[in-house]
Amino acid sequence: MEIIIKKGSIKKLKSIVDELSPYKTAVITNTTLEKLWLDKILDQINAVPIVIPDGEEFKSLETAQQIWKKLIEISFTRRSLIIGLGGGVMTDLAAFAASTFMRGTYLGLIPTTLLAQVDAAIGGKTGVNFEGKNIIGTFYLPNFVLIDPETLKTLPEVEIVNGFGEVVKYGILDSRVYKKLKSFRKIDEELIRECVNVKLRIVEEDLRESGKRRILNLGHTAGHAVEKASNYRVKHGFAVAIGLMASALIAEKVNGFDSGKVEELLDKFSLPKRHSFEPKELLEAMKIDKKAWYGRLVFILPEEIGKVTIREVEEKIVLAVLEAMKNDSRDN
Ligand SMILES: NC(=O)c1ccc[n+]([C@@H]2O[C@H](COP(=O)([O-])OP(=O)(O)OC[C@H]3O[C@@H](n4cnc5c(N)ncnc54)[C@H](O)[C@@H]3O)[C@@H](O)[C@H]2O)c1
Ligand SMILES: O=C(O)C(=O)C[C@@H](O)[C@H](O)[C@H](O)COP(=O)(O)O
Ligand SMILES: [Zn+2]
Repeated sequence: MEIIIKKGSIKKLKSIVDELSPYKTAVITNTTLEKLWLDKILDQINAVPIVIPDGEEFKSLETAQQIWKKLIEISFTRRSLIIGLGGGVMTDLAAFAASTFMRGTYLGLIPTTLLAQVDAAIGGKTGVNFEGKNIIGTFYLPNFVLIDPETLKTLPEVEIVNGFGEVVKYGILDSRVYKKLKSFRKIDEELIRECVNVKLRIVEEDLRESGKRRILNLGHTAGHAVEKASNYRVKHGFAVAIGLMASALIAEKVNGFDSGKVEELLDKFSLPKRHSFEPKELLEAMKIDKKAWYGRLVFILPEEIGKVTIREVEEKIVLAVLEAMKNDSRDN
């Protein structure tokens, strides 16, 4: 798997594709990226665009089915290439389609949000939502990931902030990233590379999430519940931020962690720390989370910056924290 992180690298796509020499190429993207970045690809290579409406609600089995149908229509084979162009929704969906169609086609990802560049396009998790977040999915590594920070120039500010939800997660998992965030000035290749490297080191050890990889789910126990309860109106990175606050507060009760360290980073990057949902509803959503063990609640908890543990947490502790984090305003 080749990962390129370089300004302007989108212009080098042709040489990467030529090397792979696919029978056919399809670009899976959405209506927003179609207007902004698709031409940069079609100018270089011969490819069939498959354009999906924009939104997390289209990360679904129904959309995957439409993609599979289209691939049959254009006589796609296992030796053909799917390129996923867009944010995490497109990279998760394109990778899912590639991994399942004829048991696997070539796959290349061009992530265009901060969140997808530091996280979603890295590490081979693919998926669609079904009853809960990413309930149907596979592990499937792409042939290449092309990260061009230039693509972030068209990204709305709110999506940059959203991406920092996962960047702050890396800051809690890794003290080097934490230090970088404390003195943060601007997004550059180095910040993206640091985050990607943290993830790669973990995924290389445990691709299929049988152990260590579970720590990448820091903030996601409550985060996924918030996404589901909001019917996916709360963006993934914002939901993770709320989940990071929940983990930090639970950790404070369980192991004495200083939750102020997480709060400080969330504030610095204008990320949310509160939610507006019924704590009991969130609790129920958490019970079908992939980490839940026979309905019991499992959290990744920080012990200190750079060190986390995975543990079951009593329902009453989780409820107390979710109650304390409940917002009275309507901004969630
Ligand atoms: N597979 C993984 O390991 C992994 C990791 C983290 C998150 N995810 C998934 O990623 C998804 C969230 O990804 P996201 O935050 O990128 O959301 P997204 O894909 O919905 O993108 C956010 C918005 O930005 C737009 N956009 C994308 N690139 C743009 C650009 N360059 N210029 C202008 N607009 C642009 C999109 O069209 C969309 O409206 C969730 O479904 C989450 O579950 C997966
Ligand atoms: O790559 C991983 O492993 C992660 O957990 C990264 C998360 O940021 C990402 O949201 C992932 O999709 C969550 O996976 P899930 O299997 O818990 O849905
Ligand atoms: Zn995530």
